[in-house]
Amino acid sequence: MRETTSILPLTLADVTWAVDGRTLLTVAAAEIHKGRRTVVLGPNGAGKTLFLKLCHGLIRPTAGRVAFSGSGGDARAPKRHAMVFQKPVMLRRSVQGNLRHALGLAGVGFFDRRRQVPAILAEFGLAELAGRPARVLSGGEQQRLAIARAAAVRPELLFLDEPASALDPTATRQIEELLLRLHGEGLTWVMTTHDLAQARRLADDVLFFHGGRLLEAAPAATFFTAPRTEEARAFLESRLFW
Ligand SMILES: Nc1ncnc2c1ncn2[C@@H]1O[C@H](COP(=O)(O)OP(=O)(O)OP(=O)(O)O)[C@@H](O)[C@H]1O
Repeated sequence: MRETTSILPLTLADVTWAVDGRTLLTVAAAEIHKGRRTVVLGPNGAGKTLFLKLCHGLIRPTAGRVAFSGSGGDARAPKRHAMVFQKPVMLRRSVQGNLRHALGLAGVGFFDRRRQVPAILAEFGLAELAGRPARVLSGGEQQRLAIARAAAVRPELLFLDEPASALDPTATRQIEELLLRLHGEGLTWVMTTHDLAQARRLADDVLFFHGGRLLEAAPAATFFTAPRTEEARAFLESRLFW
């Protein structure tokens, strides 16, 4: 059951993240809004994954503030957002075992788990794979399971790191349709991609990174038609590689 008080917007202000004195990420100001599909866009090495990790709390800012709104500011917040990694980590269990484990970690009891797992498998097109070891699934199937596992615990906000970067066009389309459906059901998500066409298909808002800096934060329509920076213009014209 979703809680009524939203953890959104998520606000970042004057954030930097540095390693050995070297600043690798700079975000002057950014907001993630409820109900918006936010696409974090930029070339390889731009800082997209670092941004997600900062938002999800996997790394702490060296300076500045990453803050969820309302009750999200308290210790319960981590349970209200989840992350799907670029290379999903599959437990050495069956597909349904992976799901059962995720639900168990979220505090779902034995009988509820037994009831929910088949429904979730069906919802994510995994029913026929239920008994198969998760580690032998194809890349697209593993991503679907990773998203199912994260979404099963009903987070308000889901971070996805390049969920389709290693997939063929059909599997990519399946993941995109899945994300659109989940958004339609009330899940707010933030995904990274370097795929411009995918960003155009999915984004309400764009956060554009280059060289470890957030250079633009704008509604997708504005970003794609009137980018403010030379780097964004170059990226949109495929002449910015890193
Ligand atoms: N723990 C770390 N220590 C040192 N450098 C790091 C660390 N994590 C990331 N970096 C560097 O920070 C930069 C940004 O990395 P990040 O993974 O965020 O890029 P990205 O935009 O997600 O790229 P890609 O599209 O290739 O996945 C890269 O140059 C990377 O090598």
